[in-house]
Amino acid sequence: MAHSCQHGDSACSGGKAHADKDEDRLVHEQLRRIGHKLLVMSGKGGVGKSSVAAGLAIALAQRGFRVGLLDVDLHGPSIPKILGVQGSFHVDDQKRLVPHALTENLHVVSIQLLLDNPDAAVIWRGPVKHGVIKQFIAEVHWGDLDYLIVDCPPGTGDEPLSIAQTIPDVHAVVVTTPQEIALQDVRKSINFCRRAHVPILGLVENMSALVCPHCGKEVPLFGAGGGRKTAERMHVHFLGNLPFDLRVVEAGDAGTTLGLVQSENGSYANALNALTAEVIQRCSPPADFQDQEIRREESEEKTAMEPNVLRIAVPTAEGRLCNHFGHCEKFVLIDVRGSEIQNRTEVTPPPHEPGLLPRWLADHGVGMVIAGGMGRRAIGLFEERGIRVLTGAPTDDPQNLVRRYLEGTLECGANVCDH
Ligand SMILES: Nc1ncnc2c1ncn2[C@@H]1O[C@H](COP(=O)(O)OP(=O)(O)OP(=O)(O)O)[C@@H](O)[C@H]1O
Repeated sequence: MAHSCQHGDSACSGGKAHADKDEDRLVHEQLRRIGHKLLVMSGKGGVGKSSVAAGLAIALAQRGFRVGLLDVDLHGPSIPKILGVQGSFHVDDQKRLVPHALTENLHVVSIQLLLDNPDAAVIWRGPVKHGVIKQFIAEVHWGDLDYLIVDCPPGTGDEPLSIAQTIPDVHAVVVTTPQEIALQDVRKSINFCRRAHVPILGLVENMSALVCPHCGKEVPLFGAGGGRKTAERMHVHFLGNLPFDLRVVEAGDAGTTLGLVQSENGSYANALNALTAEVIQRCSPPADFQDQEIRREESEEKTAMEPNVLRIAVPTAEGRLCNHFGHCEKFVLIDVRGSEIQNRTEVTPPPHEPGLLPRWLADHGVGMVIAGGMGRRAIGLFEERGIRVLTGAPTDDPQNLVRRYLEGTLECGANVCDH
């Protein structure tokens, strides 16, 4: 997947900068062709994150969606094992990797398939990992996808951060088990998403209860209801739970998860179907990415946004970005689909009142704010609603700012107001 500078070789002094720009452009072009991007993460290892990512990908593909499954668990990739995928990749005429086609509409990429020796340990530092993850987006022939599911290693390290930075509109699916120790770590994942401005699609509780194969009675192996309670407490949507099923272990070990999900109609498959339906519903329209309580409160007032359209709000005074977010004259609302600006409107905010603007902008269907300065409390209120905030943007015409943001050339300084 080596990438070369189109402007020349090492003699080109700007070679690295050109190559970086080319790669950013490629990432951008690829991402425009992908509808929904989901980052499957967990606070703790072994809670079944990869199994959930694989199960979800299969179930979505089974419903006719075009799905990409990207395994960026660089140190412990398990997707190929779970799915029984072997061999190496082909390269197309544009030197892009062709993902492994597990089914006609489910395509898989994992670092494991690039290693000459499957038992080799990957020893990379953060910047190298970041580069590889970007290449997995830029230099893989993903084509048009409805969903890209990214399986990350457990925790809040380099990989989820790189995904958050590389895929601006990614949403997180956080997986946990009901044990207190897993729930403690999942709270860290939720806080990570809030800090990294990754909206959370919802929480999945895996291995909820063992369904006894003899009497059908549910045995709560790791406690009961902890995932739902944590979701409620952290104001995150609860997507559903999956039971503990020994066939998941067997299928994972044998590489037959595809067959298990496609053919079974027991309690695991039923729960996975319900989870998939919930994910689909939450992914469309995007304005639905709101915390449960807030959604309940505001459901009647909200502006319904078209699927795949992101509405970006910029506070302005005299037609340019205004550094005083809470005291701006107007908000310019710019609707973006992929990398195209589609519409621009202006709205006058209500008189300043602490905490009012995040809710008011949410009512207007806003999914992102580009601001100069903003207080920490307001940032927190936006994040609670799954609205991404970019601060430290320069004073400029709002449309220019959005265009530069879409091109990846918007440079932001410090938040000029962080009280
Ligand atoms: N619902 C389930 N019922 C029974 N076993 C499960 C279930 N989900 C996952 N498992 C099993 O638990 C083990 C860990 O699952 P998996 O590899 O998906 O977890 P992970 O969170 O991705 O782990 P890692 O820490 O390696 O990233 C596997 O043996 C898998 O088959």
